[in-house]
Amino acid sequence: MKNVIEINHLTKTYGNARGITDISFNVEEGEIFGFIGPNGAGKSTTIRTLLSLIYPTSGSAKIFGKDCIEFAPEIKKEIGYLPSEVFYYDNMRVMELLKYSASFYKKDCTKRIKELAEIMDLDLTKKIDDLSLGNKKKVGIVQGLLHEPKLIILDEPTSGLDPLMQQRFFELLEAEHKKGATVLFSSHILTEVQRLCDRVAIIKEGEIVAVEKISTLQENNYKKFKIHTKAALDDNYFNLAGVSNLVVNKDTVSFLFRGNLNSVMKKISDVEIANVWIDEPDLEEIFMHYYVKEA
Ligand SMILES: Nc1ncnc2c1ncn2[C@@H]1O[C@H](COP(=O)(O)OP(=O)(O)OP(=O)(O)O)[C@@H](O)[C@H]1O
Repeated sequence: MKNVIEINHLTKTYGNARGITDISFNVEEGEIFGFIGPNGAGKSTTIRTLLSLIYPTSGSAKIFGKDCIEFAPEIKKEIGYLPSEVFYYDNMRVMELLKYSASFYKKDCTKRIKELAEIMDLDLTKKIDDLSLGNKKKVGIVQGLLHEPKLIILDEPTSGLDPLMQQRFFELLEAEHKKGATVLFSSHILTEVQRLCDRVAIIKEGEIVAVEKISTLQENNYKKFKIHTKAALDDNYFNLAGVSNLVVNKDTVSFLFRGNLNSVMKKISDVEIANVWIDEPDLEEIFMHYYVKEA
């Protein structure tokens, strides 16, 4: 598989403040790739570096095999970008603004602008000034997709959209993906990542903590245990290798487990059990495990 994005040891500091530290991951051609992490983790910093809107302190990145800073103008013609916050000259009308954006590319995008506006239910004749936040976001979406880019980079694309529009937007992305586009998409909303993406990179405090297939995260790795014992247990009784999110409340213990199930089953069989539940965790619980700050 060809890599559309290759990020190599990218670091960005803002003065003394951390931005991102030694970030590396690849996005393959034709993937929908999720970039997930809590607020302030460094998603926007990574994306803005890829687009050469800011420069890295060290490390590098390639898009379509070319250095993203050296070849920025050339690369950008093939990228559709939706920033997390959109700002516009308020006096323009929507169509004027979109035509202006389209003039950057060497093709006529008028037909596509109209199609996209129809799908996203956007009135092209309105003044930007008169649009709600959600409608401004739609302008950003149309602006990002009007030139049918090979690579679509979206920073928190759904914030401000109502559920119906989020749904339309996801369908639109899936259609672009079917036509061959590669998508990198940042979010802190786990369910949308779960639904759309093939793989995810999880970022926490400026560092990548995992790059995994969604299917791997969901299927085989973790089991969720809840155990009700007849007598209260020592808090550390289930503190084994492979256990995370351990919560002990007198005679009730819950945790996530990844590893050889026999080791947990042996520990369980050594105490008097009142009840036991073993479930598949949802993605949120798996991600929470990555999110938890180290002491
Ligand atoms: N211009 C800046 N000057 C100083 N620090 C900054 C600047 N931009 C970002 N940071 C810091 O870099 C870190 C990463 O921020 P970034 O915006 O990339 O996170 P994010 O994952 O996109 O979060 P969010 O979802 O809140 O946008 C944060 O600690 C932030 O405070």
